[in-house]
Amino acid sequence: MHSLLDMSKRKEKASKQQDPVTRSDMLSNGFHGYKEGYEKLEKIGVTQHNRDFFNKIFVPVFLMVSTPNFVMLLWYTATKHKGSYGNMVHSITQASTLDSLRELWGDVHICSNFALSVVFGYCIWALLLMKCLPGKLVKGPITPKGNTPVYKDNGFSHYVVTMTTLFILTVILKKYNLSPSVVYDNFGDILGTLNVLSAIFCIFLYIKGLYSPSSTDCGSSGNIIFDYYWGTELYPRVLGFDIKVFTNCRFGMTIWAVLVYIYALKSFELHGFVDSMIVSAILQLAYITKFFWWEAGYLSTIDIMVDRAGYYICWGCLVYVPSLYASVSLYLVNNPVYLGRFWSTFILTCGLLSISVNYFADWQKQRVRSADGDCLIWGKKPNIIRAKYTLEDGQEKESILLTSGWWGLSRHFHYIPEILLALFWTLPAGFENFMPFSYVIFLTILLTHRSFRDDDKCSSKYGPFWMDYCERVPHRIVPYLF
Ligand SMILES: NC(=O)C1=CN([C@@H]2O[C@H](COP(=O)(O)OP(=O)(O)OC[C@H]3O[C@@H](n4cnc5c(N)ncnc54)[C@H](OP(=O)(O)O)[C@@H]3O)[C@@H](O)[C@H]2O)C=CC1
Ligand SMILES: CC(C)CCC[C@@H](C)[C@H]1CC[C@H]2C3=CC=C4C[C@@H](O)CC[C@]4(C)[C@H]3CC[C@]12C
Repeated sequence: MHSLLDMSKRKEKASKQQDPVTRSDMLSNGFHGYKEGYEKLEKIGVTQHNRDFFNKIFVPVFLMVSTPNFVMLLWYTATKHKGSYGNMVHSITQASTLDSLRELWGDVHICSNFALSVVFGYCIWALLLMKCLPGKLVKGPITPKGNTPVYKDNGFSHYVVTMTTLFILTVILKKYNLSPSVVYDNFGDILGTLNVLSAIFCIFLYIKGLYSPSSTDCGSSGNIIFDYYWGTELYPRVLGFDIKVFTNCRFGMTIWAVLVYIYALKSFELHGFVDSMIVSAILQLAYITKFFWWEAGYLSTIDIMVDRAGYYICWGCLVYVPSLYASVSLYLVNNPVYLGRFWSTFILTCGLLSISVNYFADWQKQRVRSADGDCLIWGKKPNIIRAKYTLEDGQEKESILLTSGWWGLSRHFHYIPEILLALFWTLPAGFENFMPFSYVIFLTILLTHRSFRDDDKCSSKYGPFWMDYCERVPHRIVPYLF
């Protein structure tokens, strides 16, 4: 209990001593742990300088070098090695590192006319919809600098219009013996192009944040590598378009859905009806539909409120989501599995149940806040904490922490159905290869890390009120265990 208090005091001190950017980096805490963690490190002789080097240079450089290659490897394994990492590694290790990289990137036509038309064509489409589709204006939560971003809530209609148009396009193209599955055939070129263009886009965001920021939630940490990786602005806007809403929702999440549809279409063209592909696609599309239905809720998560627009979140949503998140469907195109009626129904039911639990957990949190605690959670009056917090300019605010319902089981119970769901849409791929499990493994690591980041963020924000919540709900994710 004391350590949490010490930590909030330390961060308070930091806010007074350091420039605001350093402080918001501490709050953003992509790589900051609890005080005990620091103490352990100090005991084994790891100094602040070493930690900064590890967190602000080593990890970003490692991720920025490995992830572009990893997404290409994923595509290469699925399409050229029937989804077997073993075969892919065997083929790549036959040659020198340079030749392996050449083999990986060599066949890919970066910025081919087709790839450029697909990428820019889709961006123009999504931006037009973002501008033209009607939607209520919703306020995001207040930022540490006291800004309240306003968003147009038209994500769900964007998603419905896009998917419906894709379906109509499929029917029209069929008349001319064409198919949107041409995207699958050229996906290597598209992914290579996205990889390069997104990295350039992040340079633009880095410079924009430094010289022409859209709000006061911006600044530099003094380290160019970390700034490029983490971003220099919390919510940049260009020509009135919110960049993170575009990259995370209108690009990443939508392209994921589009690809799941296209891979299912390709599988149908190659093998006819394959139940595993359909079960996996239904679960992924149901999840993405749920995401867009709840998009306004997403705007209050750490992705939007804490993570700046840099390589991590923007490149991640532009490239990593379309490749890794849709990878089970990509795998199934060349590896059809026949589940039969029993397993199809079983997996579908479990998957849909997981989506509902995850959705209702997010919903309970929002509901209790919008009703100011005056609502029923699981049929009872909710247990809540009225938590006070202070903005950087000293203004006092209050928020509600729900301590019953799903939020009374553990502090991030909703991550369990999120992971289970990913497992349910992976199981149809069977156990022949490890590759389709890449996403669910990544997700488990991401969410475990995120539960630490979020606890850290909330203890900084709410101090003793968060400690009270931790005492009432002691477990982080798995009740009674973790
Ligand atoms: N597939 C993927 O890659 C990922 C999916 N997700 C999913 O996205 C959704 C959002 O997850 P995530 O962004 O992690 O955010 P959470 O839903 O865990 O919300 C975290 C925020 O909610 C507020 N909060 C925390 N505890 C409580 C409580 N008891 N009562 C009320 N408010 C509380 C705090 O914000 P405040 O400052 O407002 O108090 C906290 O920062 C989930 O469904 C999750 O499963 C998340 C990450 C990755
Ligand atoms: C090393 C980097 C390339 C890693 C990039 C990670 C990001 C792409 C992902 C980090 C958090 C992810 C998300 C958070 C919450 C979400 C809500 C959920 O309902 C749908 C998925 C998502 C938008 C998800 C998307 C990928 C991340 C931004």
